[in-house]
Amino acid sequence: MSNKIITRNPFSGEVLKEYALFNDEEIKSILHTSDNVFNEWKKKPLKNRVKLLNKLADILHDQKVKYANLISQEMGKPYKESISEIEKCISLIEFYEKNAEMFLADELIKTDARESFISYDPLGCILAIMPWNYPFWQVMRFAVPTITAGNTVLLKHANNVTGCALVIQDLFKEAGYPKGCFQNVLATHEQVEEIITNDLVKAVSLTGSEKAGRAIAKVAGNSLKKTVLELGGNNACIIWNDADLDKYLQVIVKARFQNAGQSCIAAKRFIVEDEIYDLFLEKFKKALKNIKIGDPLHSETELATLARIDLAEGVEHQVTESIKKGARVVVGNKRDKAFFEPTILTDVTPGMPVFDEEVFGPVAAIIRAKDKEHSIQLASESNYGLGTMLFTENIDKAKKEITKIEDGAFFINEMVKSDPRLPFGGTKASGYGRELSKEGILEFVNKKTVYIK
Ligand SMILES: O=CCCCC(=O)O
Repeated sequence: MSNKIITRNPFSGEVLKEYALFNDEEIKSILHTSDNVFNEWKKKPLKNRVKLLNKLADILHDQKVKYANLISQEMGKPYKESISEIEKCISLIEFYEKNAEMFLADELIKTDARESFISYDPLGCILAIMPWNYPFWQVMRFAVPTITAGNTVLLKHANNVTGCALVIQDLFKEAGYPKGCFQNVLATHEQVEEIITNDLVKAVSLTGSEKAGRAIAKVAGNSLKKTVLELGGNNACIIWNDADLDKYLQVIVKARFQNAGQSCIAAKRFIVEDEIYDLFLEKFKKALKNIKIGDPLHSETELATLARIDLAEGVEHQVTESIKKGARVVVGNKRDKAFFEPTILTDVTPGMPVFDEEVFGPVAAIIRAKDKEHSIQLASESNYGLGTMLFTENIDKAKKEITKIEDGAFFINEMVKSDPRLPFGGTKASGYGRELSKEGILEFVNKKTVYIK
């Protein structure tokens, strides 16, 4: 096993940088630092911890272009989207700057005691294992509320975005956080397992695949440590006959093709009611032709490359296997190294990989539904439970479907998207726990009952 990480620009194939993995001694020292810093950090008045958020947002704002370039170089996201990712991090920080004190204040509960309340105490050092697809956003949405609540953070980021990981660590330091409040670990899988079981680590947050979720939950569960798991998704995008396609088509296209389709909450299965099927397909095909494909570093590019060649090969395999089972290619389906052409597949049915599995790339699977009831039934036919979106002008009817959808989110006339103000997370194989909003900041605290007779 190599003891170094090599990052590569997936568009050009050029090597960007080499990093040495940490040895066991270095990791031990990082864990102790995290614990020592926690013991001081937790004593700081909440107001002081919140004050640092302002500086964090300022630096992100000032360095936006530099950070966006780094994202685009390391994982191939179109530059415009990388800029939006940094801006979203700023809005997250501003949200917690405004609300953290309210969320973490003691919560009085009237009982027969003289005084009874819930006190939200930090837990200690929390390990985050994060993916490459939104290399700043995924980290910040975990780290900002978790550190503000008084914890310290260790980050095991995806290897291909190690540059982003290091820059985020510097960002916290520069904003005035105590050195060691946020630390990276460049570690192997075996070392990560040891970190999880180490007594100094109190809980784990993972955003990643279902497979990784099962593995991490097993190790953490064995040590009786809490996990928050934000795993894959296979979101349905239901189009009813009365959908306003002129108004929402661009949103529907973005729901699948932003970030080259590499998003857990992307629309993956388009379940279209019979009567509107042909019209939808025609408009969808046309819209796809207008997507500007190119170098991720060009400001006009809307779709570039996938983050690694093996990922594009995986998508190609899922598509090929689905075609063998009867799916039909309407547009696309060509791969060149890490690039995979935006693709539309029709005649998709349950039992094909593009229906049953998460496809992490620019592939839209189109499924015909007999009627509304059938569309909801097909949407629910998934092991995943991250989100469903429904496009219709009949809001009253759509609202009747809310309780039938078992997912963590149900969006009507909008793509499933995260928002700092709203909880984010899944059900079933999409994981458990919530990020963002008040729910997110209360995931890694001890909700202590205080009772004074
Ligand atoms: O893979 C998950 C992507 C989440 C993106 C978001 O929060 O908007």
